[in-house]
Amino acid sequence: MAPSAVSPPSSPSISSVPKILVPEKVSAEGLALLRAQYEVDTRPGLSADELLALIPAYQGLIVRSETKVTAAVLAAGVRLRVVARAGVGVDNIDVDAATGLGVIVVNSPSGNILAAAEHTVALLLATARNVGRADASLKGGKWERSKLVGVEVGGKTLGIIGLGKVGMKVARMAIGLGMKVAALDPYASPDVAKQAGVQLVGSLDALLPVVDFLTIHTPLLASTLNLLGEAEFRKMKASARVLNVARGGVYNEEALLKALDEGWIAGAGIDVFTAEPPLPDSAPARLAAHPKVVSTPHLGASTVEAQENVSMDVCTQVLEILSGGLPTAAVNAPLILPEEYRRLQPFVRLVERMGSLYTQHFAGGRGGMVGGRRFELVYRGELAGVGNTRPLFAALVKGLVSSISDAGGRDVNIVNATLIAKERGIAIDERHVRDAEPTSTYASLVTLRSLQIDGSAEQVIEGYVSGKAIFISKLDRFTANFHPEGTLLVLHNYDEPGKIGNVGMVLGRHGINITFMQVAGLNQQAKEAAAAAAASTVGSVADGPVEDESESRSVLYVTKEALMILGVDGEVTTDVIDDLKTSEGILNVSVVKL
Ligand SMILES: NC(=O)C1=CN([C@@H]2O[C@H](COP(=O)(O)OP(=O)(O)OC[C@H]3O[C@@H](n4cnc5c(N)ncnc54)[C@H](O)[C@@H]3O)[C@@H](O)[C@H]2O)C=CC1
Ligand SMILES: O=C(O)C(=O)COP(=O)(O)O
Repeated sequence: MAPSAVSPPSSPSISSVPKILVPEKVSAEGLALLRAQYEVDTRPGLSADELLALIPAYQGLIVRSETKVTAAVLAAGVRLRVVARAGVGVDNIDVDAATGLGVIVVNSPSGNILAAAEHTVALLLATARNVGRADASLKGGKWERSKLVGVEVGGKTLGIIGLGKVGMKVARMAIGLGMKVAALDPYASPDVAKQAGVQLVGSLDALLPVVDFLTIHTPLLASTLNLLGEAEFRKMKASARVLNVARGGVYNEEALLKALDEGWIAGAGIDVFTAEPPLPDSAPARLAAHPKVVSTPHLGASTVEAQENVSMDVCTQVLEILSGGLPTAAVNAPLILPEEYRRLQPFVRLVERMGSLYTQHFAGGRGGMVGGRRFELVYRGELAGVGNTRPLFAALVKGLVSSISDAGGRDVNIVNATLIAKERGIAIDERHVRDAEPTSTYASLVTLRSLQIDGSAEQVIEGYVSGKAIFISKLDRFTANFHPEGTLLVLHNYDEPGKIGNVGMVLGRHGINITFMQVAGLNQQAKEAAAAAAASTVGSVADGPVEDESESRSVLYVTKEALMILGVDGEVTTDVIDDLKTSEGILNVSVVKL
């Protein structure tokens, strides 16, 4: 399609139904799941420029190996929440850039591994028996039996580099063909290898001279790029054949061409290339055309079954993510089981609101007061037994930074929370306290403390969950019990008669409706501390009016402080706040939008 046929970047068509772009051939089974709820646009053959132009309108992107999901594509995808790879390898996706932007990358870790393993065996036998050349020769009208004598694989040694999911399947199939298998994989389990009858070796030097066939099944990483070059091919038997159904570039293509041309090795079966399709006359093109090479155009995963599997795998995850759930195979997010996540959901909401309350109430919405701070999140009761609290960590970061105007416009989630916290200098320690406090009546209690350099608590917010409802039970020194929801006015005041009426009048004058109201008194500890402080200054403690005006004021201030927490409807302008601040007995006012 010509670039002019797509919308320009500035005016992508935006609809209210979330949209998913599929620029490659992905099986219809999975896409049908998505079509029930979302607009799915299949646009095979989209150019890089067209992708850049279209991506701003999409929440989801589903690709295979052809689409390059670059940092530029991700940055342009302002609505993107998920990039799904309908397959295994994610080397065509800039996963780091996605992580930074909070975009979840998912894949199908095992949907096509049988297909890839079987294709490897197909190439193994095809290279051993010259199947490709024989087919072409016969189709060309020739009958070349003596030129096309092959070798057997039974009894021979197959070397496998990368004994992961595909590598292990290939190993089992090769053993089934009567081959001996030696493998190199620094991360493979020796026990699993032994049980499968695979001999693990410690280095390429130990592997290369002994193998008759070599196959690689590692991902393409900086550490596996050009893993085999001239020096390595020279160490192999002249009769050896090499296979690649992993990624182009693990064998250096120029070196492989030289090894074939100069007879250092006997042949190759290659499914993947550094450029797909190869440019004319390039190394991958010469490799594909080489008479000693059986080549296929990246067909490892191209079976009907594998394509249905990977499509179902990734589409299910896209559905889950776009409806607020978690994926089962995220490449850039921690693994959290769905039931675990559901259990944490109310706490996720609670902790996010606590973070937001902190920033708006204590830090006055000023990012500078949140950045560079240390926080402690303490989980008590049942929550203390939850192993994976990553969603709570992310919720706190999100809450702390979301009301700050310079939050960078990024959605904070479990994918990028650590990065964003690090960028802002926010340190969060999580503590699990297994014994609920003796006085606690809650099944689980969460405490957020902002810490001084010496580790002492500066401000405290405490909350709990009852059923699915969330409550704040402590705001600094005050005992409260309110839903952290909607627009709240938090007024620090002297707890004297008439305050509520005054506040009600000010808000009424400004046409602001009060939806609920609560007076949060000093907690017992604070009362005792205040009383002790007051006693040491004025020598007496008073709860009610005191005779001496000057002394009574300071006593009242410390023993009769309270927070008035109001839920309000209507816009709280600076005029309203100024009016409230100048009301008698009001010490401070903060507006919190949750
Ligand atoms: N041609 C095709 O159509 C297909 C290609 N693939 C490719 O196959 C690759 C492997 O897939 P899986 O087996 O599912 O992945 P996997 O993650 O299960 O296994 C990869 C293995 O490579 C090992 N490894 C990593 N670096 C290594 C190194 N330097 N030396 C030795 N071993 C190393 C790892 O420890 C791991 O065991 C994928 O990354 C993908 O690129 C996968 C499916 C289809
Ligand atoms: O899953 C993989 O890693 C593959 O290489 C398969 O690629 P494909 O989806 O067939 O473009």
